[in-house]
Amino acid sequence: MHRPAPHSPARDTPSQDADARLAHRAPTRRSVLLGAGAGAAGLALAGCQDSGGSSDAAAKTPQVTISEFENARGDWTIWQASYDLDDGESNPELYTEATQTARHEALEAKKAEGGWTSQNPLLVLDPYGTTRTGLYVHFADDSAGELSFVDAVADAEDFAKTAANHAETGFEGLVVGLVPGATNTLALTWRPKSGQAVRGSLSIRTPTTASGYSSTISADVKDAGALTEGLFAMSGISGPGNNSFLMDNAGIMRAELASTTSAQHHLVVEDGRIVTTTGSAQVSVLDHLGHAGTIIDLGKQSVHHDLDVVGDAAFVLTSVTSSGRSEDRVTRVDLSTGEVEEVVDLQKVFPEYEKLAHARTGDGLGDPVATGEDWIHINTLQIIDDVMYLSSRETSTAFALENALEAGSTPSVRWMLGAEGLWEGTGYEGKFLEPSRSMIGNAGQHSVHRVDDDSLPDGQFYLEMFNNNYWYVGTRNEVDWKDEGPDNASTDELEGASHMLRYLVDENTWSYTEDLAVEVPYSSVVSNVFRLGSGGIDENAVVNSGKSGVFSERDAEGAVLASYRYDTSNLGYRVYKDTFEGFWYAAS
Ligand SMILES: O=[N+]([O-])c1ccc(OS(=O)(=O)O)cc1
Repeated sequence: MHRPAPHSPARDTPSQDADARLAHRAPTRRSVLLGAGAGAAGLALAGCQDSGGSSDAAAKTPQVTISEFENARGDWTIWQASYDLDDGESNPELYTEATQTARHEALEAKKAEGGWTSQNPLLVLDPYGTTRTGLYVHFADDSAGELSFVDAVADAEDFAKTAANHAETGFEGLVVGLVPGATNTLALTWRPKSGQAVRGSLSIRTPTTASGYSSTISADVKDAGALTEGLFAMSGISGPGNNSFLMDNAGIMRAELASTTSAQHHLVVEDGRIVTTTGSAQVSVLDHLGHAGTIIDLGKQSVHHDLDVVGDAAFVLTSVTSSGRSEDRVTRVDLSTGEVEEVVDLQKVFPEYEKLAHARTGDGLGDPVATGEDWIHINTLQIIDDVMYLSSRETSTAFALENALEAGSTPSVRWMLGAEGLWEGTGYEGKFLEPSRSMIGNAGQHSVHRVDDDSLPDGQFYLEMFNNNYWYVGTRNEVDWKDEGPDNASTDELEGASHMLRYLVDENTWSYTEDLAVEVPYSSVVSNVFRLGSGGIDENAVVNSGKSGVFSERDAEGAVLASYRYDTSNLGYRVYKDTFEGFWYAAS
């Protein structure tokens, strides 16, 4: 998808604008506010199961101070939110109702001081502590209008965008573009529908990344014009902790999304919000300002790998450690009420297979939460038309489940696809779709997604995935599985070839054929293929080969448009991309 370059105010300097430019520095003010509990604007919800979170830190009401951010010069003051801590006290947990509410109320109080105009805007660096360098901008104006910005750092192309405006008149929004750990020259231009443009410029020395990760990855851009607009979201990079890194098309970080005790599994950007996991038993909803207004504790259900959002429910892949099994459940999280209910336990769907499995005795392939009997290892979840699609790495099999969306209903298998031989003697063999004779086959696959296409007849759709092409089963007796994988799959963790792989599934004939196979850098585990835009097969795709530490944006057929190499001590889990249009950036 090729979109025109966003409008750059730096190149647009009509002389009358200069008259309106005002070099203004607001006097230093401090506003201190106590965070309130329930009933404040931030809606935080506790799950109905026992909490695994630490209640001690949440018990004390955090105090948030908005004070002047010293490392900025220029036309306006930048403010920052910080905690008032006693000696020896550490920062409160970020993703709690108390912390987010305290931050929210501190910001609201600052806003309520008033007098914020286009010539004296309120600018607060990362008010909710979730984006690292997102700059909150608010001012009143009689007119609606557009706020465009250009961020310049040494040795990088200017980053020019129009910020999404969430106010009817004047402006409210988050300017996401400042590079962590760099001196940023930020030029802001307000163009009201009626009235003169107002410009201001600031030099901002931003904090370094919270994780210590570099704000630049190596980029080899072959065709910049063919790349989609937006930011890549790198999640689960081994080494620097659990935060996600939002990188532009040149490989430069524009925000660092905070997580806590586990990596963010799929950033679902939809309907004016980001829905993601922010801790090992936690799902949060962030708004366009970075405010985590909904934080839901999943109790004994610990999260892993993926989630999907349907209406106001998130469906999350989970494990219950006390069961002795892992990565075999799906939990439904009601984002409005906070209700948390397990909807699928695959042991109950496939008891005859689970009986054959044992805890892995050898290499756990690095997944830190796949403890106990990791007999099925689900790594992707997608729901379309009330059917739940799951990818099992351990069995190199994908499933479609029905009746899987409500607690209390009994999930049933619509079909299965993949390593049928592994399921020999379990009674589920009859559920397998028939493969066509010649194809690569999938082994240890990830990111299995159904992709619909209007040109296909009823009952047909594509199933697209990252085919790791690594054949390994650590939870069965070797004799049962050794020869059941695809002929060409690698059995080596370091050497092999992976694929961007697509099948055409025909539910009329209960069969499937290979539709696309593009060789990509090898990754024995993790990794993903993610279609951009509408998600159709005619769109660009992001392909992440996590063990190779490389991702790319590719055209519809899989040709590389740009590739990015990143540092990691072991692997990079997933890479997504979103335009963030209507959220952080205006629609182009
Ligand atoms: O090492 N890890 O962090 C890791 C390894 C495997 C893994 O599971 S997989 O299905 O994504 O390969 C998840 C995390």
